[in-house]
Amino acid sequence: MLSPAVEILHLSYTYPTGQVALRDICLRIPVGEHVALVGPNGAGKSTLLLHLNGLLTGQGEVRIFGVPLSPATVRQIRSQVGLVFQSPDDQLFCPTVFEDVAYAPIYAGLSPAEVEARVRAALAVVGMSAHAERSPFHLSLGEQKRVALATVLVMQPAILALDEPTAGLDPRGRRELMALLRTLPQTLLLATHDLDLVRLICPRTVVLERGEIVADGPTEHVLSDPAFLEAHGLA
Ligand SMILES: Nc1ncnc2c1ncn2[C@@H]1O[C@H](COP(=O)(O)OP(=O)(O)OP(=O)(O)O)[C@@H](O)[C@H]1O
Repeated sequence: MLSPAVEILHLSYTYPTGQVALRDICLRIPVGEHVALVGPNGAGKSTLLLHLNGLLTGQGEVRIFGVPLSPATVRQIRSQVGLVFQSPDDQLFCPTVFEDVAYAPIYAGLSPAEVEARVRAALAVVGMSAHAERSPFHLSLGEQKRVALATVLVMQPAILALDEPTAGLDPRGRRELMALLRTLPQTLLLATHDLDLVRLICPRTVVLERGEIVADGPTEHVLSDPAFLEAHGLA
């Protein structure tokens, strides 16, 4: 049987401050599925995403394509799971867009020709080809978010974990990014407060609250009950 892209088994995490962020999370995401992770502020969405490629390590197990995440496998798993942070400032730091997108493939030791080809392809996917020589810090937030996505797509990850991809965008930027995300073929776990985005691209929705999964099912069901949405801070 094909291993799921992501399997999380009884994962719990407490920050060093003592703040409990995840409690006994179990989640299975088959290959190719687009899953939304929703819930009120502080529910644990970002914390959960940070566990997918070992940036945080809690109690329990995370398996990527059946391989348990461990110090021995974390490097391989980071090449399979592309994590895009909420703030592009956490992802962009080079003088030009091209250099930011080229950073990971250069670091991975790819040939200059391969780096060039991959960067051009990733910038084309996110519609930023014309901006390769610009400073990322002179771009709009929407453009920065596209470049941040390109810095991850360039490594051709099979799984994408996106934290609040549409937060802070104006209506046009949001619409354009939604259209782009809709075309991505990867397995997708999307943490967001944007329920229109969820309805558009995620057939399945997981609701987190205070570190626990309180609902997991077809988006049309999970998001259809106004009383449930209100009770969980989603309305
Ligand atoms: N670095 C940290 N140190 C201590 N506690 C933290 C840290 N980061 C997050 N937390 C706490 O862990 C819990 C989960 O936070 P997390 O950022 O994962 O929630 P979230 O669902 O992503 O929230 P939001 O919708 O506001 O982005 C919260 O109680 C938060 O205050």
